[in-house]
Amino acid sequence: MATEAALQHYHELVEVLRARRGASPETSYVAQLYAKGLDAILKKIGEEATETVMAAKDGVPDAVIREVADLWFHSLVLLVHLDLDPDAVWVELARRSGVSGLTEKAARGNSAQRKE
Ligand SMILES: N=c1c2ncn([C@@H]3O[C@H](COP(=O)(O)OP(=O)(O)OP(=O)(O)O)[C@@H](O)[C@H]3O)c2ncn1[C@@H]1O[C@H](COP(=O)(O)O)[C@@H](O)[C@H]1O
Repeated sequence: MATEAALQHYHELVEVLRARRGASPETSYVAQLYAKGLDAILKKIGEEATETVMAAKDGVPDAVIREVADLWFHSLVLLVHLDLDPDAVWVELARRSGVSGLTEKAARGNSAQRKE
């Protein structure tokens, strides 16, 4: 797997998504989404999530990869639209590294109880 090439593409894509904030909706799909606004971006994410579920249920590996790529792409569009740094997602995942989801969930329950 060309991990370095993929990482470089990721950084370039984020730069393109940022640059598209000043682009014309007539020439750019991403600029069109920004112009339509938050609800349109969220609708696309909902659609891509549903298409991911359907592809997985159909059991077609290539289709699952394509749909997850669409889902990740539109999630990046959302983050840039909200002026959030997509790298923060990697930081958040790294922060969770080595912490079992079960442990984290149990801690969440405790903090919810403390709030009550
Ligand atoms: N990676 C992507 C990418 N992945 C998916 N898509 C688009 O996301 C849409 C996915 O929607 P669907 O699968 O639902 O297809 P659709 O039914 O045709 O879409 P809608 O009519 O519902 O909008 C399609 O229009 C895809 O072309 C992408 N569009 C752009 N990029 C990247 O973003 C860059 C900037 O794109 P532009 O702003 O269009 O130049 C490009 O150079 C690419 O690197």
